[in-house]
Amino acid sequence: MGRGSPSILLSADVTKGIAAMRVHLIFGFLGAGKTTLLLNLLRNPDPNGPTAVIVNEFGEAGVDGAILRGTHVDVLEYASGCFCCSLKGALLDGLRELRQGRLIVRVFVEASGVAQAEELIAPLADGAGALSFAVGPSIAVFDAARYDHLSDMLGEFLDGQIRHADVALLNKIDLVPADAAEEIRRKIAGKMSGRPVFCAVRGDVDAAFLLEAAAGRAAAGEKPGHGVPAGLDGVSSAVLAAGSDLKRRAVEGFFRRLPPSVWRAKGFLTIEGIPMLAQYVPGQLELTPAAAPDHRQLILIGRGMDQAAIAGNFAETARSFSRF
Ligand SMILES: Nc1nc2c(ncn2[C@@H]2O[C@H](COP(=O)(O)OP(=O)(O)OP(=O)(O)O)[C@@H](O)[C@H]2O)c(=O)[nH]1
Repeated sequence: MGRGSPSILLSADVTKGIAAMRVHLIFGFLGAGKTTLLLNLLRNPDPNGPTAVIVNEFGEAGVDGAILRGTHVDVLEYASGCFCCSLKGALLDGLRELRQGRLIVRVFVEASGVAQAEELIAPLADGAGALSFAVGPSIAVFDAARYDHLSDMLGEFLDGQIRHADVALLNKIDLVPADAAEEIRRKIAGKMSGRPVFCAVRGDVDAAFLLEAAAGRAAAGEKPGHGVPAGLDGVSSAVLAAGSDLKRRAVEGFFRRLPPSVWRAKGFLTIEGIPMLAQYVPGQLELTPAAAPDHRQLILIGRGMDQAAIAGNFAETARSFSRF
């Protein structure tokens, strides 16, 4: 995963007569802030040439793709599965497609929030030679407000992300006191073997700084440990159709009442006549006006979700609008 690679691409290298393409994986658990970071990394065009994004969503319908399409880059979106299991092979297909198109110099791959880092890195490393691209630095994003809880709940899954990252980003530090953020940063740094850990609010870090710092460590030959991949068995997704106009208070109540089995929800809703992007991570709900695709739906991801009960609550939320 780029650990033996010389450095980040700062000018258009030429390999076998073709400009080199560099692939950065962005991984992190559901809702950690991967898309938010990506939007920040894409804020300024890369002077070396065109950038593209490949985004993978575990849920049945892509929300991140719709968000990222507002940027200046090509976006390939794969939903309904994970590059590390049911969509194995799709990642290399996507990279092949980009390689055959215009001369893309950089690709950010946003993994699904339940992807196992090691399962992504191995096929990428295998495909790099044949498709003439370089891998890394890769970035792992962590949610400061949920790090301890997720570390207890997911254990090795999170540690695997730390081991396989060239750089870690402790995001959402605005949601915790400064000393708590520093303590978590130290915990992650303790597992990073000298690779850098940055803190951020809404992924707001300088792209060149982030990637160059990581490339420096990668070039220094840091090696990740090898761990046993931890499964996220039983994770499932569900879609709730949300065609009708909804009352904001009812929507907020619906999210407040979601059980702990729901780990993530997002989608486009119409709330009091306004198209909105709904983003839910346990303990955090954001409803923001957004240019929305035609379909209004909410994607839920979790483990052991009682889909009938949740759908019933959502139907009640929809009905409540007509009563006001
Ligand atoms: N308060 C706060 N919220 C944040 C921060 N970064 C992201 N968010 C919010 O957290 C939610 C999830 O962010 P995303 O960037 O969509 O997370 P993700 O990792 O791409 O999510 P998945 O693709 O579903 O795994 C959104 O509502 C973001 O606006 C942050 O630093 N602080």
